[in-house]
Amino acid sequence: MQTIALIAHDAKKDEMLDFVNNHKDLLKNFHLVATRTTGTLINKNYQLDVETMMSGPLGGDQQIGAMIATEKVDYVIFLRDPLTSQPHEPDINALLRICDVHNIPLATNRKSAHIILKYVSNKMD
Ligand SMILES: O=C(CO)COP(=O)(O)O
Repeated sequence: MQTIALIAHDAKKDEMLDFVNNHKDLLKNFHLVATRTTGTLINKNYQLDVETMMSGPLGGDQQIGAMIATEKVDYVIFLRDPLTSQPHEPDINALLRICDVHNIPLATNRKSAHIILKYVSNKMD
């Protein structure tokens, strides 16, 4: 089973929940992993079994980065907030970088996330 990482900054959490709601039938077919707050919110709102890491500022981005480095993540959807500075900016940059190192498709906004899931669903037909 392939793995999708789902991560959202606070200003994007509602958008992530809405996105997951719109794609939950497809997402059910994947192992889902998320940073703590994002994953907890998804688990609370929908019948999805998201594995949660630490919260982003406490090292969750790095944990997901390590999963990418060890080829345990296939796609990353990271709805990041481009308008607010984050205390863990170096971790965020490292996560984005490691996706490029390992050629992992990465969506940082809702439209590109939608395109990734469209691609994934076509591959499953
Ligand atoms: O900060 C984050 C990503 O950089 C997200 O972490 P949370 O899902 O715990 O809010």
